[in-house]
Amino acid sequence: MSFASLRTSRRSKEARSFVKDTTAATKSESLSEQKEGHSSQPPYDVPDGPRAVQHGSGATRIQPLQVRKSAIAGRGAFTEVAHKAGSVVIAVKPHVNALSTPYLAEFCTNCSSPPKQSVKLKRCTQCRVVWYCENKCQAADWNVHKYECKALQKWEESAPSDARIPSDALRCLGRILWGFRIHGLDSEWTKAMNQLQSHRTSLPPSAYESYAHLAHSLIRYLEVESPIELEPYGIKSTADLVDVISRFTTNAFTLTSYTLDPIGVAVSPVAAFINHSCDPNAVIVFPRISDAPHTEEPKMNLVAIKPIAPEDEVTISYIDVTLPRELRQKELKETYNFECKCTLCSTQQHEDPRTAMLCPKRCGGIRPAPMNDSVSPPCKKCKATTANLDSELDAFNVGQEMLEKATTMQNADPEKARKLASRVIGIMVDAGLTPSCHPLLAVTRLYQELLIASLAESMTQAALDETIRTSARYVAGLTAVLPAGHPVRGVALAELGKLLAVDELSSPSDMDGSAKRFPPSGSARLKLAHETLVKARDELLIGFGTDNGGGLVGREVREAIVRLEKELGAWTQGIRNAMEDAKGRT
Ligand SMILES: C[S@@+](CC[C@H](N)C(=O)[O-])C[C@H]1O[C@@H](n2cnc3c(N)ncnc32)[C@H](O)[C@@H]1O
Repeated sequence: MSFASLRTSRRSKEARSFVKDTTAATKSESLSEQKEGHSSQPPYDVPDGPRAVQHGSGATRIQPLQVRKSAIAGRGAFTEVAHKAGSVVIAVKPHVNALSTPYLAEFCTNCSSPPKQSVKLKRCTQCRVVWYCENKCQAADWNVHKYECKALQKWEESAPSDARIPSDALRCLGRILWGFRIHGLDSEWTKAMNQLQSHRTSLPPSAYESYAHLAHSLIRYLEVESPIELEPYGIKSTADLVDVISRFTTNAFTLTSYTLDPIGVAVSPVAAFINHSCDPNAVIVFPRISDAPHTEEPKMNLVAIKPIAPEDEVTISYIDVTLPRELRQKELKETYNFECKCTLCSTQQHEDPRTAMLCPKRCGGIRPAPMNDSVSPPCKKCKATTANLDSELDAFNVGQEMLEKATTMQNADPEKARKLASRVIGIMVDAGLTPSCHPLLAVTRLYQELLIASLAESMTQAALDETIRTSARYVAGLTAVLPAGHPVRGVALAELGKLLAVDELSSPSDMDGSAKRFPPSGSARLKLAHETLVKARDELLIGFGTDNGGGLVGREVREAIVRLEKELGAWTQGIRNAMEDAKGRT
């Protein structure tokens, strides 16, 4: 989501910032840095005994993760030392990464960064598919792209017009297999990839079709004509091929932009040992600290979002944990082949804000969502039960249906998707769903994205205010389901703060009783923007790493805070001057 085209600049006068930059002093001293693939020791061959993951030439200050048997499942990653919330546990460059097709022309294929201001990405003149931000990135990527380049050209010759470019999964798998050839089948790089978990022997029948499709496409992409041609890639049988695909699907991470937009896939054998929890103690982010050399990016950071004690297992979430238990379980089963037994999944559902509704009498209490057409739990405060069970159940069904419909049509017809989202939000709010309740939270997120995109094209005061209200509802929902410092919360707060800081189009009307309306106007709006951005920065410093200064998004927020403080100072001074003028006249 980009704010580049929103009018965030305001006239400002010189003033001192109250915000301390924590970045400069600490960054070089304490950021954990690892490079993968240059270790002199075999790192991954110990499923049973404790062993440190030692991956880096630059690992001097690293407190390595230990890989050992986990009580959660198989192997897991454990820290040897305590970590505070906001501490970067490890920072690694993935072995492979690939951009999703819509982002190929927007981000550099090597470092996954957007072009720096006023510099355009340069396209590979041979395949005309991948783009680079600078010659260094193109040179760094050439050892694998030289194979990929030919494969992409061949693929295009025979591909149907709507699939001229292979999917990100296929391009990532291609890069893994070329990596095996480049590094050698006995290399640390290849061994590390081959030690990742495969679900080949326990694949559910529902996965057969997608695996078969991926396997056929991969063989076509690699231009392989007989099984013997797969041997240089270490594939001697169909089972080996299924293993490669399963290792990829089980261990791939979403590659995200610095504001958490999903832009591709990445595989890191270090991060792949981290087990899942729906209530994790850490997150994976790509903070994109702007002064890091581009060839070091994309740098995957494992950041503690809660205190982690020595010997504790580090957990992350593989999925969107704002979803209710049933949907989380379904997704984990389908994609990762397991049933989650984390604390959140074992908690009683009626305590869960993801399924919470307001009291039917609006007494201020809440109640769990109806479970089916005969069970409707009472309000926890006044014990009232609903008289409109059918319409409440309809609101959930329509909400879910419309979420899927609006998601599908968001690119082809964003205006229609926006109207649909707005209508269904109204239905769910009227039925009493709380902002954190699914699917209201998910539709609110989509609606916010669509509104922001439309603001970039044409901005009216009404549209801006509607976007702010939607953003505030989204933040309220997230606050109920995610812990403080979760990067998704931090980014959502930053978006709200930036929206509040956009210049109002109509003149402020503080005098007309508008103090009660939301969003407020004039100086109250600026103060709220400031408060929100300060909160955002505190959360981003945790979610993207304190030593990273909250990542690029944290730094942008800090700059926005400085601008606002100047403006608030100017505003206060203006009022003071006006009062003194008035005093002078009397
Ligand atoms: C990325 S791997 C994690 C490392 C893995 N445990 C190993 O031994 O290599 C993902 C796989 O680990 C297992 N796993 C991860 N988290 C789990 C959990 N909370 N409950 C059960 N199995 C889990 C599942 O088999 C999943 O497909």
